Amino acid sequence: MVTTRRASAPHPRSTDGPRVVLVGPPGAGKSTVGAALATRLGAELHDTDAAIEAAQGRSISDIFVDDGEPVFRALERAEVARALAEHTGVVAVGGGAVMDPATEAALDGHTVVFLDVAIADASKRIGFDRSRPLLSVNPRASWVAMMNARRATYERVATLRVDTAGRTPEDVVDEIVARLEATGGPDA
Ligand SMILES: Nc1ncnc2c1ncn2[C@@H]1O[C@H](COP(=O)(O)OP(=O)(O)O)[C@@H](O)[C@H]1O
Ligand SMILES: O=C(O)C1=C[C@@H](OP(=O)(O)O)[C@@H](O)[C@H](O)C1
Ligand SMILES: [Mg+2]
Repeated sequence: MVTTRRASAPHPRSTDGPRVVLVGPPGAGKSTVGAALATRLGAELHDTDAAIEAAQGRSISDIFVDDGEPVFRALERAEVARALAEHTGVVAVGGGAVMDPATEAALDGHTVVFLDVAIADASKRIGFDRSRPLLSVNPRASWVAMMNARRATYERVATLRVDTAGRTPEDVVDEIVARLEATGGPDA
């Protein structure tokens, strides 16, 4: 039995926060499902990794190489906080963002969907190229260790968990929309 927290009720649908936040490990489909979900909701996707890359003018991978992970995490913390405060559509965050205590606290009260996936599907999807620096060495074992360390946090911050294994992004969007509507969301 997976325990996910409830969104504060009534969820503060507002003009100053996202309708849905997507969390989960690399390869869960946050960026891809996020784009399809935003289209379905008539909203915009804000992908925090893409925003960091645009603001920095360099790739996530280059930020890790040039400055190291702590600098990336500080940029990520600030970018997620900004997105939660300012963005009104769908927000997809990087897989490690929720491990920051300030970010976990900032997610409280938001509608947060944990896109779940196991290594079999994740490895097929992302192919473990160099775009994800934390997975550049021994990628499958690193992904499994990362997921083991993070799963409890994903479950704790989420108001909804959706299993994406063997399902297309559109199928995943269908389930998210149906389940959020059943629980009075997504802040419609
Ligand atoms: N449900 C899915 N089924 C098959 N492929 C998927 C699915 N979701 C995402 N993908 C593919 O997997 C890759 C990683 O997806 P992405 O959205 O970048 O994941 P994340 O942002 O969670 O790391 C992309 O090539 C994407 O097209
Ligand atoms: O899991 C992680 O720590 C990371 C996941 C990546 O995003 P995706 O989850 O979108 O791949 C990106 O933020 C960075 O490479 C670190
Ligand atoms: Mg992504």
